[in-house]
Amino acid sequence: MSVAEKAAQLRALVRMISDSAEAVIQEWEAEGRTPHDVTSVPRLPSRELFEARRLFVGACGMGVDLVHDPFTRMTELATSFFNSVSLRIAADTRIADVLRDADREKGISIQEISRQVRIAPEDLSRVLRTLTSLHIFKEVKDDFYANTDTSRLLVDNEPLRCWLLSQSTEVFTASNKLPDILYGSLDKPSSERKSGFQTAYGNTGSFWEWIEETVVRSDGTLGPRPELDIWLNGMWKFGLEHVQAPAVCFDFPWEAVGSKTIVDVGAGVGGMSFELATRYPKLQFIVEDRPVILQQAEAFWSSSLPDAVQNNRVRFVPHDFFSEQPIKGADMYILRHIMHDWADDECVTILKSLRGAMASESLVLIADNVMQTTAGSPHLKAAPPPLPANYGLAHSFANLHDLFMFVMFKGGERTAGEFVALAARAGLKLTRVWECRGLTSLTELRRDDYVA
Ligand SMILES: C[S@@+](CC[C@H](N)C(=O)[O-])C[C@H]1O[C@@H](n2cnc3c(N)ncnc32)[C@H](O)[C@@H]1O
Repeated sequence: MSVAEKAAQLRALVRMISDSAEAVIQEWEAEGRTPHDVTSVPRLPSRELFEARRLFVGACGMGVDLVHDPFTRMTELATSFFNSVSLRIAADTRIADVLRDADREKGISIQEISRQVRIAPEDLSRVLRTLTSLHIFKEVKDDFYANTDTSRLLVDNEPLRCWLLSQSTEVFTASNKLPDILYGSLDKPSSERKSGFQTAYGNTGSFWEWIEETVVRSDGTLGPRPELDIWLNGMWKFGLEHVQAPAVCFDFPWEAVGSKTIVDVGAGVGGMSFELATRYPKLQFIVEDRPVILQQAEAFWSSSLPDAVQNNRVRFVPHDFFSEQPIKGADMYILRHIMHDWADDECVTILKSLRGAMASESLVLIADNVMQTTAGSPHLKAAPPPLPANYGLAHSFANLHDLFMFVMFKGGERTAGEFVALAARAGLKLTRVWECRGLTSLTELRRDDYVA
């Protein structure tokens, strides 16, 4: 790029940062006037805030690439695993809780933090200073630390703590095997390839089989792996609820679905149906999963939404989604966080079984991340120039989550184009992607002979 081109790009990015920052401030002020009711719905950004945030983050990321010394930037990236491991140590030793009552201006001394977390002060300050440069904790004066707004989120927040730990322990270890599982994979059929988790832990079964194993615990008793609690707490109480999927219940015209029947395939215990049932009282549900999960599902619904069970608004049908779909001609079949668990061939089998059951007007909604690339897709909104179509840095979590699914489960997230190809193999077609405010969107599929 010429100097003139670089200057034009930088000026455009700075304008974008300035405009989007003003939009963010307006949204903060609007939120201040109508504070969020934490008891009602999950905190979702307004459409305006969601868009302004991703413009701001994308423009900052691209600006850093443009302005920063490129050798330093690449070296920072190559060593950024230290950021991850520092955050893990902070979460593990509950440093945010130690700082809970610290005065914002005075902080707490490194000696006092060290005494509470049992790490030598000179070593601990290395970790803390790594995080303070990332605005997680603040060194208010030499060797005195306090929480920032970001680190304060960890105070007394066991689900968030577990979420961070799950990402930075087993997933971190598995990620280190990414080169091993990729190199040579061209010459191996996918059925013979191992996951990063299996390679790292010398395991042939799935991650979920491993984590549910009974082991001898540190106190000599037999019991579930201690990691199980961390995963259940982090994944179910924080990850799904806050990070991945709340928007899918809001960014689709569910009201218009009226009193139709939704078949939730591989629903889990509460699943998406439960969230929809509590918000849209006319919808009817058929909850499908493996028998062992359905027992838990029935117990959960009976205690959490007993009317729905008593009135048959929800029914429970044991079903293996690789076999023939027993509910024929339903209005809608939903698959939340199912497809990203499986490789293409298995996904095609799941979709074919739905295709066999669908009526001409039925639709399938896949609730999963829809990956956007820097080149863009006709199915997804593109960022304005000079940002890449996927908003660059603002898309980073989607890419990291794709790699997470890949190294842990041999699954992965898909682009809209990849969903088009999967659908075609199953006799379906992609009719629309409902872009939602968050990592998970809704991909709508219809029979390939459907005419609008
Ligand atoms: C990641 S969870 C998603 C659960 C739910 N859809 C949600 O969004 O909360 C995957 C679900 O697929 C179910 N599952 C796995 N294999 C299955 C199979 N062969 N047939 C039906 N369900 C299956 C699991 O029991 C689990 O509930």
